Amino acid sequence: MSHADESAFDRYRADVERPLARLFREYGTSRTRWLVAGLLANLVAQAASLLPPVVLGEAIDALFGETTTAYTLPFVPQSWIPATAEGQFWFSVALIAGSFVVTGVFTWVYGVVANQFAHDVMHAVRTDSFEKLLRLDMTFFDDKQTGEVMSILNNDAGNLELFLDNALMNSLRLVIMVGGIAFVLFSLNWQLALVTLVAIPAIVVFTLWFMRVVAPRYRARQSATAGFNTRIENGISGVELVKTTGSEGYERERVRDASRGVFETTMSVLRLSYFYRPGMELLAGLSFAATFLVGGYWLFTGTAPGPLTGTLEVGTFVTFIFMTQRFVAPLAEVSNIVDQVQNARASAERVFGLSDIPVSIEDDGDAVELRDPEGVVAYEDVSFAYRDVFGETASDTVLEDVSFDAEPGETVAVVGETGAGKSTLLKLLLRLYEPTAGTVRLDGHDVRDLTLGSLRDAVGYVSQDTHLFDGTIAENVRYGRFDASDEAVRRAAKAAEAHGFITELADGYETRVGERGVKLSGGQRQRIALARAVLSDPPVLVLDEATSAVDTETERAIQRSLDRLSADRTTLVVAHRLSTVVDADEILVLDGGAVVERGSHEELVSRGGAYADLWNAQTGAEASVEAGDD
Ligand SMILES: Nc1ncnc2c1ncn2[C@@H]1O[C@H](COP(=O)(O)OP(=O)(O)OP(=O)(O)O)[C@@H](O)[C@H]1O
Repeated sequence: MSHADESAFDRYRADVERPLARLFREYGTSRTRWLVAGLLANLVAQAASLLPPVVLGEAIDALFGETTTAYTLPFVPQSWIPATAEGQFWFSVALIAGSFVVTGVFTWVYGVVANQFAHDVMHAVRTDSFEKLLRLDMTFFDDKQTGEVMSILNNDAGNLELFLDNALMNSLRLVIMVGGIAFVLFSLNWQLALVTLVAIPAIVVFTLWFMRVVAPRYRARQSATAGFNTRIENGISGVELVKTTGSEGYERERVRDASRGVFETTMSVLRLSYFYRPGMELLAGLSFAATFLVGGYWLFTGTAPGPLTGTLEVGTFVTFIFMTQRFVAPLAEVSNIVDQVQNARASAERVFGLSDIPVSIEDDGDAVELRDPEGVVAYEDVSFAYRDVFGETASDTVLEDVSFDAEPGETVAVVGETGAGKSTLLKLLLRLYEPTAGTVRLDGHDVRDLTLGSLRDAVGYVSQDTHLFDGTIAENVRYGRFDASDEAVRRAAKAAEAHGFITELADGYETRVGERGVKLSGGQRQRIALARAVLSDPPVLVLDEATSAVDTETERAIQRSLDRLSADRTTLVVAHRLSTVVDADEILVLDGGAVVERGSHEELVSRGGAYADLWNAQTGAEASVEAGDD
C-alpha cells in the first residue's frame, strides 16, 4: 500500500508498541498515588470479604457440630481467640460483622479513588489529544479526517476511562479473589483445593485464546466506528449541498453502508463473546460441581475418594462451597474485562497513533521572538510543492522561484488564473506550510526562525473561506485578540465597513452568527473577518480575496478604508477582480506557480501581456454587463 492510500492514523497507530503499558507510563505514573490507594483499598476490601465463609466453616466445626474441633483461624493468633465456646461464638459474630463493615468501607474508598484516577486520565487524554491536534501541520487537516479525530476525543478517551475504572479494578479484584481464595483453600485442605482449582489453567488458556482471536475484530470495529463518524460529519456539514442536489438518498445509502460496517464488525466481536462467556461460566461451574462431588462424597462416605487421603470436616466443606461460589461471579466477569481491555488497547493505539504523528512546523528551541515588527516582507527564490503527512511530495510544483519584496506602506498584489498558486504563496508567509526551496523573510528573519506566535501576531490574515465561530459578532471580531476593548472592536469594524450593517442588526454586536456564521451573508462574513484581521493593528495585512463576496459599492468603501489602513503597513493581496489592485505598488502575475509578469498596473497594461489580456477581458466583461443592465 502506498502512503497516499494510507491514513496518517493507520501508519502511526500500527507502530504503537504495547499501548496499554504506554498508557500507564505516560498517564499513570504521575497519578501513582491514586492508583496505589485504589489497589490497596481493593485489596483490603476483597481480603475482608473472604473472612465470613472461613469463620462460618470454623464455627460449624468448632461450635455447632456433635463432635467439635479446636477453634483456629488462618492469620489470627490463637491468643486472640476466646477460650470458651460462648466467647468464640460472639468472636465469630464480631468478625463476620466487622468484615462486612471493612468490605463496605474499602469498596467505597476504592470506587471513589478508581473513578478519580480513571476520569482524571480521560480528561488528560482528551486535552492532550486536542492540544496535539492544534499543533499538527496543516497537511494533516488537508487529509481531513474529522470523524476519526472526533472518535479519539469521544469514544477512545471513554474506552480508556472504562478500562481504568472498571476493567483494571475488576481484574485486580479477580486476581485478589482467585489468589486469596486459592490461598485459603490450600491452607484448609490442599487436596480438595486442587480439585476446586483444576479448572483454572483451562480458564487461563481459554481466555488467552479468546484475547488473541478477538483483538483484530476490535480493531476493525473501532475503524468502522471512526469511518461512520466521518460519514455522519461529512453528511451533516454538507447538508446544504445534499439538499440542493437532491442527494439525500445517496447520503442515506453511504451512512447506511458505514453503519452496516459498524454493525457487522460489532457482531463479529459479539459472536466470539457469546461463545466465550458461557464457556467461562461452564468452566467455573465445573469447578463448583467437582468440589461438590468430591467433597460431598468424602463427607457422605466418610472416606477420602480416589487418591485423596485424610479427613474432611463439614465446616471446611461449607467454606469450600461458599468460596467456590465466590469466584464464579468474578470469573464470569472476565469476558467483560477482556472486552474492555481489548477495546482500550485499540483505543490507546489510536490515541498514541495521533500523538506520534510528527509535527514539522513548530517552534524549535532557538526560535526568535519578533519584537516591534516593521513588516518588511521578502520572498527569495521560493519554490513549493504540497507534501503529505509523511513528508512525501503530494503535488506537482505549485510555486517556482518566486521572489519579491514588500516594504511597509507598499501593497503587492498577486493575480493569475485559478490554481496558479496565489493562496499558497500567501500561506507561506504565515508558515502554514514551508517552502521546498528558497526563503520567506519577515523583517529580515527567515520565518522558520521566528516563534510561530510572534510571526502570526505580526500578520493579519483574511483567508479565502472566512470562518466564523458560533458566538456573537463581537466575539468573532475579537477572536485572537481576546482582550480588545469594545471601542477597539468598533473601530476595527468601521475600518472593515462592517459597522453599518452590524448596527442595523437587532442585537448589534451581540448578534449570534450561528454555526460557522451561517446567519450572515457571505459579504458580511468577509467584513467581519477583515475587522478581525485589522483589530490587532498588525504591520502586515494578507488579504486573500477578502472582498470577493461584497458588492461593488461596499468593495469601494472597503478599498478606501484599506487604503487608509495600508498607508503604513505592508499589504499582500490576492484578487480576481483586477479593479481592486490597480493602485498596488507591484502586481505579480502568476502562471503555473511562476511569476510571468510584474510591475504596476499601468506598466502591465501597456506591456500588452497576460495581465493586459486579463484586464481587457474583465473590463470588457464589466462593460458588457453594464450595457446589458441598461
Ligand atoms: N492542501 C493542498 N494539498 C495539495 N495540493 C493543493 C493544496 N492546496 C492547493 N493545492 C494545489 O495547489 C495549486 C495552487 O492552489 P492555490 O489555492 O494556491 O491556487 P490559487 O491561485 O489561489 O487558486 P484560486 O484562484 O482558485 O484560489 C492547485 O493546483 C491546487 O490543486
